[in-house]
Amino acid sequence: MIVFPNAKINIGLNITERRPDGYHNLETVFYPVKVYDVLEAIEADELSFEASGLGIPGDWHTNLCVKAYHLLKKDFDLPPIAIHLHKHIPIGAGLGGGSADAGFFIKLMNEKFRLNLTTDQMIDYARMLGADCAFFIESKPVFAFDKGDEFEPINLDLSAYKLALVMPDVHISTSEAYRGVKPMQVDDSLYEQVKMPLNNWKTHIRNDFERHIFLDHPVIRGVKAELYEQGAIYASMSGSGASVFGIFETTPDLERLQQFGQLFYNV
Ligand SMILES: C[C@](O)(CO)[C@H](O)COP(=O)(O)OP(=O)(O)OC[C@H]1O[C@@H](n2ccc(N)nc2=O)[C@H](O)[C@@H]1O
Ligand SMILES: Nc1ncnc2c1ncn2[C@@H]1O[C@H](COP(=O)(O)OP(=O)(O)OP(=O)(O)O)[C@@H](O)[C@H]1O
Repeated sequence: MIVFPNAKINIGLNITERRPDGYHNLETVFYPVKVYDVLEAIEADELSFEASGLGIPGDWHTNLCVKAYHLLKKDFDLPPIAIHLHKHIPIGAGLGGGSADAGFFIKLMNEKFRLNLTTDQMIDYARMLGADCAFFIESKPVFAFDKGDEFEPINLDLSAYKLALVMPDVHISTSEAYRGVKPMQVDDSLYEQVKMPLNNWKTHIRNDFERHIFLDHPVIRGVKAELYEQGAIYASMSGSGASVFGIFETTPDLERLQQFGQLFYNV
């Protein structure tokens, strides 16, 4: 069976407090985008993992798909499988690529081996693998809070706009990004802010990682500035970076944007 895990962007990201478990409480809006990996699992004589496409750092035993397999195997009598992952979603991008693979892997296992898991049960398994993973079980626009793994559905449809996503040649580790952040409570919840007309987002909706990541990597600030220069209604770094997206009403200069990194357009 083959599935196509998609990436996400974060529209707004307020990091409100450090938790006793070392994680942070936050609020964000997750929005799915049309950038995909390809993930296949077939029954085999022994468990194996093979990857193609972009290089994935780390040993295959630490891959989130393999971790998800072992997690489910604790509770279900799963046969050995051969996993193949074709990696296309940039890594260290704030696009949740690894988390998407984990979430989609759980859905794949549920369907292939008829585990009869409900959506909520799959979300519970996913959040054991990483904060972002839970979103990918449904992969629909949501307001997320707590560790980023509790959700409130929202009505947000950006399909009338053009989305440009630029990945500069910088890769950011998520835990390192969190270490540089000073949590701060918010006066106005993102849940309300995101209901405002898009023209107001620029002055109200922020990503708390930007301040220190832009200081360490001015090139990322440059990408955001260029997206606004090209007429974006709203532009922001996604998650902990390094990718930056712009929402447009008219087509930006794509050739120029490509000079800033890998470009995904109309995603
Ligand atoms: C930056 C975001 O992508 C925004 O959506 C997520 O918050 C990151 O989620 P993720 O990559 O799934 O994160 P995990 O794999 O669970 O955790 C990686 C590291 O990020 C930090 N982390 C993550 C989520 C969170 N709410 N607080 C944190 O402090 C922790 O140091 C943790 O060790
Ligand atoms: N299937 C996978 N795909 C990519 N990375 C994986 C995967 N499984 C484990 N990893 C590990 O996760 C790390 C980063 O993953 P990912 O691409 O999700 O980060 P990111 O782009 O910062 O996303 P985010 O912070 O939004 O979750 C990689 O360095 C790699 O070691």
